[in-house]
Amino acid sequence: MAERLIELRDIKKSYGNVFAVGGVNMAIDQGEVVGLLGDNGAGKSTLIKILAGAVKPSSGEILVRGKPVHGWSAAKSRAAGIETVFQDRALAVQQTIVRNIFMGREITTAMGLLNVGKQRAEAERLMRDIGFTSKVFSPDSIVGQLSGGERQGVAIARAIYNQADLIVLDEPTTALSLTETEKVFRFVRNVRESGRSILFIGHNIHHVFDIAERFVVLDRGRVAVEITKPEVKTVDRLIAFMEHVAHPAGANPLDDSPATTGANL
Ligand SMILES: Nc1ncnc2c1ncn2[C@@H]1O[C@H](COP(=O)(O)OP(=O)(O)OP(=O)(O)O)[C@@H](O)[C@H]1O
Repeated sequence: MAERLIELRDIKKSYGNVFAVGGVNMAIDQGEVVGLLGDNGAGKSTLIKILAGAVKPSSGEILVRGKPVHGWSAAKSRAAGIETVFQDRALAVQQTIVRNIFMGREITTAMGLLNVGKQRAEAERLMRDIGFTSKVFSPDSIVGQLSGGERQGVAIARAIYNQADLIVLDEPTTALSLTETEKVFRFVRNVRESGRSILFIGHNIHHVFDIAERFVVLDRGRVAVEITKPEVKTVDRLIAFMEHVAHPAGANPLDDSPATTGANL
């Protein structure tokens, strides 16, 4: 059985009287792609900021490989192997791919000088491993000249260089064309093949359904359902469920699925 990488237990985050996250339990195993879905304001951003250690939960427990971690922080999140690619990707677009991958963690020689050759070779390897190759660009290409999907690839390569076991992708395909989305999907599949995990956040249910094997649907800060793709069966059933969450009326479309928690329904 795959190792349990990260587990959130009853995680809550309140801002004044508002619970952005109101008691979330979820886990991510090694080598799986989990889709995180939910309407605007469902709590997705808050949850991934908590995972990244950028926001402190008001209460709850975070376990890394089965062990509770106290005083969760950005440093502990990194040490746990969690790397988040936020929507702005934090790339320096005027700089080369190499500079972006190694920014702040450059490979140096014994003399403390930048090891340009080694960085270049390592960048090439990282790019090849995630399926990010082209005759048109090299590690020395300027990031600003890359397409949206390719920029996502640079951010993913950087996350892998930073020794990520779990890469959190915040809406990586928003505003991307079909071709660009396919590139991102290729990177995600290769990352998964390498045994790493992905938490894929998206508004486009079709994209999330295509790439993830398991889905966690948030609703008003709680998990409305946690379900595998074989249990959901079709994207239409997932969409129907999301509509049901937003406007509960009639039967829950996933009622015949064993994993339905119905927490909010
Ligand atoms: N810093 C904050 N101060 C006050 N309320 C906040 C803060 N951050 C989030 N919230 C509230 O918490 C709830 C969840 O917000 P969050 O941004 O996590 O949702 P989301 O699912 O990421 O939404 P979206 O898809 O629109 O980004 C919302 O009601 C939001 O207004």
